[in-house]
Amino acid sequence: MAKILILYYSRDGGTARMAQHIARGVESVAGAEALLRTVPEVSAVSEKVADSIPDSGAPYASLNDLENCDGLALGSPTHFGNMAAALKYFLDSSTPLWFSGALSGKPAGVFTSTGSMHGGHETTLLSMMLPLMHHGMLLLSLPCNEIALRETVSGGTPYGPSHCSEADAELTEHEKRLCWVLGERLAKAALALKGAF
Ligand SMILES: Cc1cc2nc3c(=O)[nH]c(=O)nc-3n(C[C@H](O)[C@H](O)[C@H](O)COP(=O)(O)O)c2cc1C
Repeated sequence: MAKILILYYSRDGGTARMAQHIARGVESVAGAEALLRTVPEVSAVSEKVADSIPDSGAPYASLNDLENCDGLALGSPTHFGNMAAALKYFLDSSTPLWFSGALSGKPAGVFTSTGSMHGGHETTLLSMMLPLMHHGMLLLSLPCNEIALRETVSGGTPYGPSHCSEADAELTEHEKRLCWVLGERLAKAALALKGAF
């Protein structure tokens, strides 16, 4: 069994919807299981901290979830061309796993929901790759022979799936397909790489 952790932050639901489609791709592969986890908002010391379990949606991630996964899909909205602070904050707590090498050799992919077409899909995806590379993870692309990647007129990049949420648009069929493809590729890679590193 390969466990694929789909770890994301979503303020308005776009990234969360992408996560669901990635999970479907993961679970299309025999022997693979998707685990959906999110992270709380970052609060200033003067604010009330988040409850340890969210009122609705995916549970909050722990470092154990990261340590025990066989593959990782990491997702964030684009915030000023970058990953959102809440996700960065969680990743900055992962130094124990950096030192132990717990994520080294595991496959990973990234995804983002972005307000506008030219508002930073690729830069956000690249920003999420950086900490994963420091962890020694093996980054997966989307293949250019995938028709949805060639035909999309909204989100979707070789660096990972993206969604253009302009005017509250729903995910297009191409965007959904590319999320699914990332999930499927992660599951297959995790099964093939298990125990190899
Ligand atoms: C603080 C903040 C910064 C944002 N920065 C950008 C940006 O740089 N480019 C862009 O196109 N959209 C930007 N947006 C819009 C979000 O990327 C967009 O609404 C996205 O779909 C939200 O994802 P979510 O529904 O998962 O929260 C920003 C939104 C917020 C709240």
